[in-house]
Amino acid sequence: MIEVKNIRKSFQGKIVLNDISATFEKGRTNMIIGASGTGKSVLLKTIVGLFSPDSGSVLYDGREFHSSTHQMQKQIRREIGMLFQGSALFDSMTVAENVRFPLNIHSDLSESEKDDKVNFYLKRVGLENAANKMPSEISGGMQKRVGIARAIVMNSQYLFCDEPNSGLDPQTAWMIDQLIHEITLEYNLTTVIVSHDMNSVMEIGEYIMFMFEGNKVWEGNKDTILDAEPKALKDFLFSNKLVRTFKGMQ
Ligand SMILES: Nc1ncnc2c1ncn2[C@@H]1O[C@H](COP(=O)(O)OP(=O)(O)OP(=O)(O)O)[C@@H](O)[C@H]1O
Repeated sequence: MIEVKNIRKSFQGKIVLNDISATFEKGRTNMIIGASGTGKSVLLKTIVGLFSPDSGSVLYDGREFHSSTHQMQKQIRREIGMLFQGSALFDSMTVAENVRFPLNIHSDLSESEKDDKVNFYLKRVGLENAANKMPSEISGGMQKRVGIARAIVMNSQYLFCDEPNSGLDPQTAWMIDQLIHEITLEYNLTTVIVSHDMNSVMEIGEYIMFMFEGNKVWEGNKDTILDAEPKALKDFLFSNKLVRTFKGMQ
C-alpha cells in the first residue's frame, strides 16, 4: 500500500500539487486521471522520489520515503518497477537483455539465476519466443510487454505505469490493460497508473483519483465514475463520445 498525505508542490511560485492525499492499495489497479497539465506526472514523480514535495509525505507500506535514510530510499527504489510512456527500451539490447538490465544493476544473483528470472518473466508476458529480437523488430504492444517484464523482474512490490496505452491500437491497449491488471492480482502489487484513456479507466479502474488544476477533485472507481458530480470531471468524461453514448447522451 502507498499512502500519499497532504502533498504540496510548487514551481516558481505556481502551485502544481495542492494538498493531495490518496491511498493506493495492494492488489488493486489504482489510476490517476485528469486533463493535460493538471499535475499527474508531477504527482507520480513525487511519489517515486524524483521530486521532493514542499510538504507532505509518501509512505510505502508504512515507510516514509522523503524523510528516510539514503539506505532506506535505496531499498524502496529497488521495490519499485516503472513502465514508462513509449516503453523506453534500450535499442541496442535484445529483448532478454532489456529485461535482464535491472538484475545486472541491482542484484547479486548468479548468471544462471538471472537467466531463470528473465525466462520466467518473458514467458509470463508471452514473449518467450522473442528473447533474442531487438526492440525495433517487435510491435509496440510487444515492446510494452518487455517494459512490463523489465518493471517486475526485481520482484517489484510497486508498479508505476505512465500512460501505458499511448500509441497502441484499441485491441492491443485492452490486452496491455488486462496484463497489468492480471499481474497486479497475481503478484499482489500496488499498481498506480497515470492515464487519459477512458477505455482503461472503465476496464481496470478499481480506484480512480481525478485531478484538476493541481487538486484532487474526486475519488471512486469505474462503477461510480459515470455518476460523479464534480463539473470538471463531467466535462472530462463527457468529452468522450463513447462515454456519452454509454450514458445515453448525444
Ligand atoms: N520541472 C518542472 N518545472 C517547472 N514546472 C513544471 C515542471 N514539471 C511540470 N511542471 C508544471 O507542472 C504542471 C503540471 O504538469 P504535469 O506534467 O504534472 O501535468 P500532467 O497532468 O501530467 O499533464 P500530461 O497529461 O500532459 O502529461 C504544468 O503546469 C507543468 O508546466
